Amino acid sequence: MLRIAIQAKGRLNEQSIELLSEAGIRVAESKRKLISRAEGFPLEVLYLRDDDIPQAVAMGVADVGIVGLNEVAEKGFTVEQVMDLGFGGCRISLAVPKTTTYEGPDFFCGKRVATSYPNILARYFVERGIQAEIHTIEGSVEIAPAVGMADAIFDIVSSGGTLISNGLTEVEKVFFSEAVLIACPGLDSDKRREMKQLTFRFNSILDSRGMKYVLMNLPKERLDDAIRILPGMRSPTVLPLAQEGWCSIHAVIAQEQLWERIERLKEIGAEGILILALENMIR
Ligand SMILES: Nc1ncnc2c1ncn2[C@@H]1O[C@H](COP(=O)(O)OP(=O)(O)OP(=O)(O)O)[C@@H](O)[C@H]1O
Ligand SMILES: O=P(O)(O)OC[C@H]1O[C@H](OP(=O)(O)OP(=O)(O)O)[C@H](O)[C@@H]1O
Ligand SMILES: [Mg+2]
Repeated sequence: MLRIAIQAKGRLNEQSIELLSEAGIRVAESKRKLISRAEGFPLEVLYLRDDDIPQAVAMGVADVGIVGLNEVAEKGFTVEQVMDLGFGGCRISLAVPKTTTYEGPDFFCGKRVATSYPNILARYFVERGIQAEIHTIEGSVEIAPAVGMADAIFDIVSSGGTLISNGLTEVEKVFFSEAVLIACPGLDSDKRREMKQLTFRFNSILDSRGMKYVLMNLPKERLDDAIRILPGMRSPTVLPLAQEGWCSIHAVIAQEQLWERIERLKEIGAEGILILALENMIR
């Protein structure tokens, strides 16, 4: 049985559970019981602090884990990075008080920078030959300049709202992160097979995100025009209608192309257009 580590509570917890659920795997949401058996897949779930997930997976305490790439890079344990999971997107950036004049990374020479990501920051400074004082704090990093603890900060940014609320300006975007699936490098062949089953399900869910299933009726004589407009995994599906001279077309269209394609299809005579959500897509 495969063992997966997910965040016990916090930003990645809900979406990790949701991804497993979309993959047909039901896991307990209980925050008190820190290990539980999933239903729908031979899987045991460990609920951990996100900081501890890279080490748990590197040691083989868990076979796989869902965690932010930022924690993987910060902790530096050797794990296999299996796939991006399409949620928890954020960046780690350097920010300075908005009244500060900033003309480039040399600004940080000799400055004090507060962060919860000292290793990623140290690597960035070493690559640029910058000598700065890194102060590690666990949370509420954005408060550090205002209370005189630091000249700048290096922390997670998503909307940028926290920086603005604390009078800070983002000056360097250093590291881009999202939730990833990681694995223990030494998985045996049985566990590797189970992990492949899991990633197959995850991939089919991610592939279907932002895709719509579209059905419409069309005069048969316009079929060639419709095929030019519609993409398809191979080509659109065409079915005859009971009414002579008409057919039904089915295709999968990416959300961002949807309305432009629909307009062109209407122009060539498409009617009775149905747009359905797509749950899974297996290429
Ligand atoms: N504002 C944000 N937007 C998007 N993703 C974020 C944001 N903040 C954090 N993340 C991602 O979610 C992960 C978990 O964030 P969270 O704030 O829950 O961490 P934490 O407080 O360290 O939790 P834990 O108690 O598990 O140690 C981060 O490591 C990062 O990958
Ligand atoms: O750019 P924004 O959208 O404002 O997000 C950035 C904030 O989100 C995270 O904190 P979180 O809210 O998870 O609280 P925490 O500091 O307790 O981890 C992160 O540490 C930033 O402070
Ligand atoms: Mg943490």
